[in-house]
Amino acid sequence: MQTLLQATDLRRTYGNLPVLKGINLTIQSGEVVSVVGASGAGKSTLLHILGTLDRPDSGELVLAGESAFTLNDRELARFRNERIGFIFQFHNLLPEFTALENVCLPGFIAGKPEADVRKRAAELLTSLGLKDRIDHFPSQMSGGEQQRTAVARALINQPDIVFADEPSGNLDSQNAQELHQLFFNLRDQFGQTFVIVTHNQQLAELADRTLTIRDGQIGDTKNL
Ligand SMILES: Nc1ncnc2c1ncn2[C@@H]1O[C@H](COP(=O)(O)OP(=O)(O)OP(=O)(O)O)[C@@H](O)[C@H]1O
Repeated sequence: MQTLLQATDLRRTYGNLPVLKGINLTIQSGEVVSVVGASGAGKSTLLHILGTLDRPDSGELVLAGESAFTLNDRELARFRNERIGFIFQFHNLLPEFTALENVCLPGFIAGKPEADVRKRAAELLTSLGLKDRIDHFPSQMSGGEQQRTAVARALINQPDIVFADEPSGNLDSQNAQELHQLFFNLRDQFGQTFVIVTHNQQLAELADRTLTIRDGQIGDTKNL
């Protein structure tokens, strides 16, 4: 397996609250890794830093061969758009755009040819069982359908890694189970790498590895 992400001594303090106190971790290509820990332990903080949405106070992140935090904000935004996908608890789809348009947006931002982006978006939505929802607006879709649309959006630029923050937190158990299965199918079919913050015990147990944040550091790592 190939190392896709290496984080070294990441530290982050909010005011005088130290949240991350020296995080070291490595993610291999094709892994599904879950991140767990008590409420307030710093899971979202870590995910945002690993996803380059936020910068640490100190520490290094090498992702897909790039030392991310040496990039300026503009370079980092471009890197993020092209190499990283995100799925959040609340899907964050734009209400005034259809499913297809929402999925296309990161592709358009990356400056890819419109016809290619539209074609890939339609293929992705179809493969995620949303062929009949392509022209629907988010308000016309169920929670599970909206979240699968968010998965398609995360995948449109063929990212090296997808970060998901409580992706099934807002779904009923049936939809949650289907979403979790989808992650593993994407990993098995395309080698897609996922890092998933979750309170869902079942998802944490299904993952290849579970990283536990405790006292600002990574505790146990469960290898299955
Ligand atoms: N922007 C911010 N400003 C100040 N404090 C913050 C900020 N973001 C997070 N915190 C604090 O940092 C700590 C870690 O927050 P974080 O959201 O990373 O935890 P979490 O493990 O994801 O929690 P949960 O499981 O409840 O979502 C918390 O004490 C939180 O109040």
